[in-house]
Amino acid sequence: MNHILDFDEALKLVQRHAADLHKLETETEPLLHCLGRVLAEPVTADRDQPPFDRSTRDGFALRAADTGTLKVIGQIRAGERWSGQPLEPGNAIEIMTGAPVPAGADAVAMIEHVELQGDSLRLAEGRPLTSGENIVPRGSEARAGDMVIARGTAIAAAEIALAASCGLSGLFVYRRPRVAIVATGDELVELDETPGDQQIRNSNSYALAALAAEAGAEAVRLPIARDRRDDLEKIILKARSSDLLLLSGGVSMGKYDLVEEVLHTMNAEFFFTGVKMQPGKPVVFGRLPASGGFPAQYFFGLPGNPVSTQVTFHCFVAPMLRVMAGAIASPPRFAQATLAEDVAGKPGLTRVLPSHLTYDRVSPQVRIVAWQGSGDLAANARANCYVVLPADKERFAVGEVITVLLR
Ligand SMILES: Nc1nc2c(c(=O)[nH]1)N[C@H]1C(S)=C(S)[C@@H](COP(=O)(O)OP(=O)(O)OC[C@H]3O[C@@H](n4cnc5c(N)ncnc54)[C@H](O)[C@@H]3O)O[C@H]1N2
Ligand code: MOO
Repeated sequence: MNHILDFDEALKLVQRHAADLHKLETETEPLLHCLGRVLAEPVTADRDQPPFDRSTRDGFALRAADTGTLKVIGQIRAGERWSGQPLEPGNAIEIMTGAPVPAGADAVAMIEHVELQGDSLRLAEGRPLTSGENIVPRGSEARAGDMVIARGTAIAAAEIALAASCGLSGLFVYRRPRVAIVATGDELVELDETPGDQQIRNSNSYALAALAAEAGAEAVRLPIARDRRDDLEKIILKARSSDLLLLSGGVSMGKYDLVEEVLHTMNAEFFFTGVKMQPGKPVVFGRLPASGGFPAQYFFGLPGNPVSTQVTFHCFVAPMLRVMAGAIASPPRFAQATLAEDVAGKPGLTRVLPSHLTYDRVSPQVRIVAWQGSGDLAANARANCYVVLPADKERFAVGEVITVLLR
């Protein structure tokens, strides 16, 4: 039962399993409650967008071929429509941004580019207009009936805006996957308890609940499982009604690291029992078989060290959860930045280190945050991303372009 994968193999394997998942049930939610949810039915345009040839400037609708002096014969504001005859050569109509361009006109001259005296309009010389200038043609953004948002799209502000423009006050979304969270360890106490000197607060359940929410899931925090086979099994059974099981701790080499053993006695299948990465090496991924009326259930045994817990969540659990939530393939988000200092790699292990990215427009720089290892929650909170150092090199030099995992 020892199956250790390379970092990239493990990423791919999780995504392959995610691709085979059945979609969850759907529900309708009010538009603004859909932020972070995943669309279960495509959104289509209810009418042409724009619904008319739209002026993009305040100015004068006219014929692009006209030159010299034109006569202004009227005005159209946004929300109005020209009710007169189609525009004749030599004439112009004052028009506001967002108003429908009248028939006969094929360009809009910006107000700054003309001289107006009474109803006489002089076009600036040396500034010829082209047909279509400052006009967005009807239906050029979308035709009535066109799909504008695909099923499986995670809904953010851009999608809310587009759905609103199609007149939708609610959307069909997938239900959120339920994620059971089980922290394991005899040293752990809950937040409302006063820890003894040697005890540790159960922060991982909160970290995982927050990360699950960010990934579009609903967290069910179960009681701490103590480092005993019977207690672990009892709490794992309580988690069976959830869509995914997350355990933290108890996956390493210690005498009381019983998670794998207990899952094994429950006939679990293991897809990997470790990944060549640091932190996060002992991470476990598998599936419990259907039993007791419950369908098969995927699980992750995440290392208990709090930074390892979070790093492995970002790499493996979040992509799985986003797909469970209905999203099309949703791998971790990697980007590139320039290393601001030398960094040591660990040949044979992909390092995923808490780091700070400047998000500078021209040259984003990234620096590893000083830390005391994978228990250092304070360092992790000073970070805003993780640098990903490939497993094949001992040293990475300042100025090198390096991959970062966004969070
Ligand atoms: N001989 C070896 N020892 C260790 C190895 C190894 O390969 N050989 N691997 C190390 C690595 S890497 C990690 S990571 C840890 C992972 O161990 P476990 O997953 O078994 O986690 P625990 O031993 O239960 O706890 C580790 C650490 O994290 C703290 N912890 C655990 N749960 C929570 C929680 N819910 N909230 C906050 N903090 C938690 C726990 O107190 C420990 O300090 O093993 C290494 N050892
Ligand atoms: O996952 Mo462990 O953090 O490498 O200590």
